[in-house]
This record gives sequence, structure tokens and C-alpha cells, in this order.
Amino acid sequence: MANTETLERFFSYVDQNQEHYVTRLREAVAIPSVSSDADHREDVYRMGDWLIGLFKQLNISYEAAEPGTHVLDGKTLKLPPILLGTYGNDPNKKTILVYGHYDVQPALIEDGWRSDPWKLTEDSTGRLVGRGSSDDKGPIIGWLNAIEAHQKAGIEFPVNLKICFEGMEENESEGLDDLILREANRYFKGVDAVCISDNYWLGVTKPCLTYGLRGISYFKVTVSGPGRDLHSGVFGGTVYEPMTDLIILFSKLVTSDGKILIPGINDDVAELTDEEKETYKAIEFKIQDLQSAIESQTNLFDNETQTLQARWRYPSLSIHGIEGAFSAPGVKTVLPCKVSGKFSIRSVPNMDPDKVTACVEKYLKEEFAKLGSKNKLNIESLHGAKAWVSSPNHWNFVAAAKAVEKVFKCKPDLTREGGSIPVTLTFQDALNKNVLLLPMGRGDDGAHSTNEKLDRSNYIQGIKLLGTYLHEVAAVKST
Ligand SMILES: C[C@H](N)C(=O)N[C@@H](Cc1c[nH]cn1)C(=O)O
Ligand SMILES: [Zn+2]
Ligand SMILES: [Zn+2]
Repeated sequence: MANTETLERFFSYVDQNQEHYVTRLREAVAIPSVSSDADHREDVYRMGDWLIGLFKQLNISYEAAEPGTHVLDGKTLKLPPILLGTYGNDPNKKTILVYGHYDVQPALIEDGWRSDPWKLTEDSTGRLVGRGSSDDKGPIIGWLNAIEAHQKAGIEFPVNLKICFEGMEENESEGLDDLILREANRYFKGVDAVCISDNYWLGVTKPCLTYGLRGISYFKVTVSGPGRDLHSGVFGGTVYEPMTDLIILFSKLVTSDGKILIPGINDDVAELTDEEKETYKAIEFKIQDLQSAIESQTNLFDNETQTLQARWRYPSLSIHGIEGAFSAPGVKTVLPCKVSGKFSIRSVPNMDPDKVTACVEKYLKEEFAKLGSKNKLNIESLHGAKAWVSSPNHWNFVAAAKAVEKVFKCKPDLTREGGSIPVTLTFQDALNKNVLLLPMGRGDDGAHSTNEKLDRSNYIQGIKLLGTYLHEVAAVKST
């Protein structure tokens, strides 16, 4: 059990330094570290440097691993560094590895942001709005704030910490798996358990511990034909149109109510056991939580359990966008010569990314052949990652549950998550250690969406939670 007086001192220091932490988050949000856009690559490096500056301030020793290069938008680019920090090296303490990412999703004001996405803005209810506030800059800075609070309040740090922060999570985590496998017996040696703060509570009031994630298979489907874009008045009705072919193909992927139409995709989905059915009964979740997060009543199901199962334990297919299509306002009468549609399938336990890709390719080729079009079809699998489910009975989860009780005065829900953090499974398998997801933000934070936010109270209580978790880890029996 962590010492109450010590924790009170830690909490009080964190409370008194709220503005400093918000300022720190504001600085980080101001760096548009979008990993999927070649034009922002310098910003991703800048964000890495900003973190290195903080590591130096906090006496965290570090290595900045250079994972090499990759090609993005036709340009060969240096991958952002993977930061490997080490804080403490006491053989009498447990060693915890924390992972997070310093890259973010793209954000454009014209997407519907009410304020500049790169300027952290606080509204009257304490919402800190800005891209990356919740996913994942708030949480990664949270770990560093917890270290600083211990230093400044003169509290002994309870564990040795290994810190792995990457800058490519939102773009396939390129280079990270190789690094983990390579470093398993060096940098990662001695790690007792892993903690990742990169997901969200289920609702808006109750913290959770997360023991499962869906996987992802991401596809780009290109249909091309004419040698250049054409005038639809002059050529419409005389040529096979790529956009028409693509829309027909995409209409065959999924029904409006979410049923995936690709044969074979649902074949390997793990059976729903009686034991798993029981787990949904204990979870505090209301359809209204979903409706407030999606800011509408466009939910597919009115039933809570069905909704959670659809999010956590069944696959889904989402269509994301079309490159090359006319998308500006106005009435341009163009006939695009080449269009690339993007969609992804969120996969679940027992599904294999290679099999998903094979099913997708076979089906799209067959459906395209049925069109009898003279256009060309090209299918690319951009990335694939498996789903992950772990044991929430491990001491790592026991410690986290105690920390939640200390900070939030309630027991956490045990949840799975519909999103994907591919490295989770790699850590579990390569290090053979338990991995826990300990989220900071709420279910309505709008990660990947417009007006992403992190509530001030989640940020501040989150710093306390991460620090308290480390104290509870130090105190919990690990056998
Ligand atoms: C849950 C995590 N914070 C997250 O947002 N993961 C992303 C990973 C990803 C995969 N392709 C692009 N990003 C997600 O689930 O979409
Ligand atoms: Zn994300
Ligand atoms: Zn994330």
C-alpha cells in the first residue's frame, strides 16, 4: 500500500502547479507533429526535440534511436526518432516501461474546428481544446509531469522508469517493432510490466483499465483510366469513369447498418463465451454516453451490450476518404482520371491480417471484373496489425485499480477498446510481460476528430493517477 502522507504531498504539489502543466501542454500542442503528412515532418522532429529538452531538464537519461527512412507522398523521409528514456536504476525497485506517442492526427480549421487546432484553448467548462491534447500529448507529458512533481516535492520516485515515446503511431509505427525486437535484451531488459496511456474512458465520469484493443487492416484502392482529368460535358457518356467504378466497388464493402459484405472476414471471429457475456453486465455505460460523444442520435443499436460488443469484439469496416476526387466547394464539372479510395477494417481476436488482405483483394478483384470496365484496379494494403487481449487479473492491473480508487474514489471499469495501438502486442510478446492500458482522457474527447479536447480535471487528476499507479506498483506483491 502506498504511503498516504506521501501521496497527499504529491497530489498537493500537482494541484498547486496546474497552470504550469497546462502551459507545458499548450507548448506541445503548438507543434503540429502530424506524422502522415510529409509537409509536417520537420514538426515531428521538432516535437521530438521538445521532449528531449524536457528529458534533459528532468535528468532523464535518453537515447534517440533513428529508425531509418520511409517513402511518404513520393518523398523519402527520415523517420522521427524513437525516444528511449531511463529514469532510475535501483535493483531493489520494479522497472516499469511506459509507452506513448508524440505524433498526432492531421487537423485543419476548415474541417470544423471552432478554434485553431494548434492553439490550446480552454473553454468555460475547463475543456483544453487542441489537436493531440488527449491523443497522446496530454498523457505522455503526464508521465513527465509526475516525475517533475516528485523531484520538486522531494518525494522518492517509487520505481525505475523506462520511457518509450515514438513519433509514428498514427502512421503505422514504422520502425518500432524492429527496434523493440532488437532492444528486447538490452534497453528493455529488466522491465517488469508495461503501461500505456493512449486511450480513453468509456464515458465521461468513470475511469477504466483497458485490457483489449482491436487490430487494423488499412487499404488503398485505386481506379485509373483516362490519361488526364476530363470535361464531363465533352467526355461524360463516352468513357469508363474511374470515380463511378470506385463508388460501385465501395458500395459493396459494407451495408449502411455496418454489416461487412466481404466473404470470409467474419469467419475467424472468436466465439462469445458465457464468461465474456458476464463481463458486460458490470460495465457502467449508457447509450446517452455514446450519443453525447458522437453529438447525434445516429447510433446503430439501442442496446448497451450490443454497442460495446460491436466496438470491442466484432470487426467493423469504415470508409475514410477518396484521394483525387473533386472535394472543394463549387460546381467543377471534372471527370477525375484516377481516384484512390481508402478504407480500413478493425479486426478482433483470432483474425489474421494476411487473411483479411487476401479476402479483400479476392473480393474486390471479382467485383471489379463484374463491372466489365476498361479501367485499371490497384489494391494496396497500407498496414495491418493484430488485435490484443490480455489478463486484467495481473498485479499490474491490481496496482492500477488501487491507484484509481485513491485518486477518483471509485473502482474502475474493466474495458476493451475499439481502436488500435499495434505496439501493445509487440511489447507483450517480445518482452513477455503484462501490458496495461491506463487512459487519461474521457470517451467524448474527440480524438482523431474536430475540437479534440482533454478536460483540465482529467489532465490534472491523470497526472496524479499515473504517479499513484507507480507507487501502487512498487507496493503490490508481484508473485
Ligand atoms: C487508440 C490510439 N490512441 C489510436 O488512436 N490509435 C490509432 C492507430 C492508427 C492506426 N492507423 C492510424 N492510426 C487508431 O486506432 O486509429
Ligand atoms: Zn490516435
Ligand atoms: Zn494515440
